[in-house]
Amino acid sequence: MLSWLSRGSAAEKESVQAEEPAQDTETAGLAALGEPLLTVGNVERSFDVGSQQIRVLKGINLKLYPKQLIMLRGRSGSGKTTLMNLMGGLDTPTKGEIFFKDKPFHKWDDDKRTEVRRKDIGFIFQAYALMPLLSAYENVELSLRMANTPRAEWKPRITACLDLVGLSKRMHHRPFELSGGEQQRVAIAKAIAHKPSLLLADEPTAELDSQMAAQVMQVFKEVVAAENMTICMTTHDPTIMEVADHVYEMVDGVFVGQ
Ligand SMILES: Nc1ncnc2c1ncn2[C@@H]1O[C@H](COP(=O)(O)OP(=O)(O)OP(=O)(O)O)[C@@H](O)[C@H]1O
Repeated sequence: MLSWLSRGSAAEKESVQAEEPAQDTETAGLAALGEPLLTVGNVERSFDVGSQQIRVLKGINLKLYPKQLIMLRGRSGSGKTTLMNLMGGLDTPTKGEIFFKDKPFHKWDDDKRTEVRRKDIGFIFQAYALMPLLSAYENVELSLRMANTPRAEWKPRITACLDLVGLSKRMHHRPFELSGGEQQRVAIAKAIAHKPSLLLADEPTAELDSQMAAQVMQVFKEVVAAENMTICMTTHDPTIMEVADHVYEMVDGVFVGQ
């Protein structure tokens, strides 16, 4: 629209601007967000179960921009986890496109997607996925090893991440010596240690009481601000949704009310 405007006469510009102020505001708003980090275009995902094909995602469009906190809500079975798996390059769509930065995940094989994932995407799942015999410090160290981060950077980065999630004093505790909320905060430190651009979190507060869930959300807000990261998470909790930059509602494999 902006390029079209620059070709029109002054009168045309005035009338278009008068008629479409909302669209201009929207265009300016999108420009301020910068280049999308992740683009999901007309994505469909079906699964073959026996002789039947189940259509789980039925045409999803979504753009994530840098430094956003985005939430997906929807009933159990609506397709949220299926979409998160596609966004994180764990799975590929049946139809449609997924670009992470300029990388076409929908065309790439698992090895190429895994490489990007290890370096530039972090995951947090409902169950904390911590190694039970390793301390908080060693759990975070593990993700730096996986990302091939130079060893000299480990200690300052691990310390900074555990500090960010408020667990400096617990860094030598093993998971069973920590509360559920503390374990989830270690999982966050582990997921962000390698400085991914995108953090995907599937129901990260589902197992936590409301106070611990609020702590985790506070940490997420700090991560977005301090680490230049975009977080996309699923949740059922309406109180949590208040802190989101945008909430997508999924019903039966499509977004509604956008
Ligand atoms: N690999 C698979 N094979 C067959 N069906 C699948 C597969 N993965 C997901 N499904 C089906 O897709 C639908 C959506 O599942 P999904 O896990 O994405 O939902 P969800 O919105 O994340 O639910 P919840 O909130 O309970 O986690 C479900 O009916 C599920 O059974």
